[in-house]
Amino acid sequence: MQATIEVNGLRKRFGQTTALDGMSFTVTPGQVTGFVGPNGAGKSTTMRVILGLDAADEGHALIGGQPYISLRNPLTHVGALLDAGALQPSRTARNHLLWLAHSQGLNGRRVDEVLQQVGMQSASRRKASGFSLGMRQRLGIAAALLGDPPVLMLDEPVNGLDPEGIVWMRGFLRSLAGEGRAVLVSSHLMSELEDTADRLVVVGKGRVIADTSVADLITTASRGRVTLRTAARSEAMAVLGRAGATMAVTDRDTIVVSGLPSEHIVAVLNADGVPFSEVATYRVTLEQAYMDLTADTVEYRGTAR
Ligand SMILES: Nc1ncnc2c1ncn2[C@@H]1O[C@H](COP(=O)(O)OP(=O)(O)OP(=O)(O)O)[C@@H](O)[C@H]1O
Repeated sequence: MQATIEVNGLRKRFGQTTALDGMSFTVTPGQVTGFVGPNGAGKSTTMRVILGLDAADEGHALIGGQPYISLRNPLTHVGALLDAGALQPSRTARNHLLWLAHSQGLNGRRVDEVLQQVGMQSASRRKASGFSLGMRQRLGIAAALLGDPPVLMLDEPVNGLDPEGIVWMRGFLRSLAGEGRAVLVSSHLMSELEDTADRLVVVGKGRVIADTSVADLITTASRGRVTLRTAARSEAMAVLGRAGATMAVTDRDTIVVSGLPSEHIVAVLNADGVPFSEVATYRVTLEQAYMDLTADTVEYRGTAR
């Protein structure tokens, strides 16, 4: 089976609310694809449609070329973590996984392997009712891995993890992609995906607004700007302004220059004898790039008082 998810032209309304408005993207093997967008952008609905839990009004979603509903032994094709809270409180972690394995016709021997993979061996005989959200997330991921699927889909898996858990999760997702799996991970926080995702599918108002590699997104959002560090800020701004640049001051000795390439900036400053200590390519953070992209698509924005 191909390790892919294909989402094509999904539309879905809930009453007056348009949750999906032509959502289309592909998740390829061997990569972590971040699925990001503000609250209400349609990420969970898309995942639910992919898993056949919600029906789309239009469009289709395929896993390894097939709709979820036609997959035999679906857990061996796709593992998903949608709601880590969905646990029977009186069951131990191990029994939860055994129950799931047996109900899906999978070999119970996988249970101890996946518990070890997610670092939960020592808690395997504890009841789920006493688990923190972070432990529930780990258990949910163990469940997703039970069928050793080539495709994984995780909705906000970092939610509730402590800093050590977040670092673990990043490495874990990378290793799953390194094994050739297609990994789709949703988040409404770009910072969570900064060191994890290879590609980003950025969504807003039910559709894709960018589908790009992380590196390309940062380059595009940085818009060829240049950071100039100089103790002679006023003189530098005057000569660069005459040369056609536009500028923003970021701190006492730093200017972000738009409209002139760095070689030209250096030439202009040298020609007028303006001293400077650094001219460098300006790089936005992934968070800033994301804020730029989604500025018009936030469903609820707090109002400053
Ligand atoms: N069962 C439902 N009934 C009514 N409206 C729904 C339902 N599920 C989702 N919606 C609405 O559809 C839109 C998309 O919601 P969805 O949960 O898919 O977004 P999301 O990107 O996952 O958001 P979040 O980051 O908050 O989880 C929202 O406006 C939401 O209120």
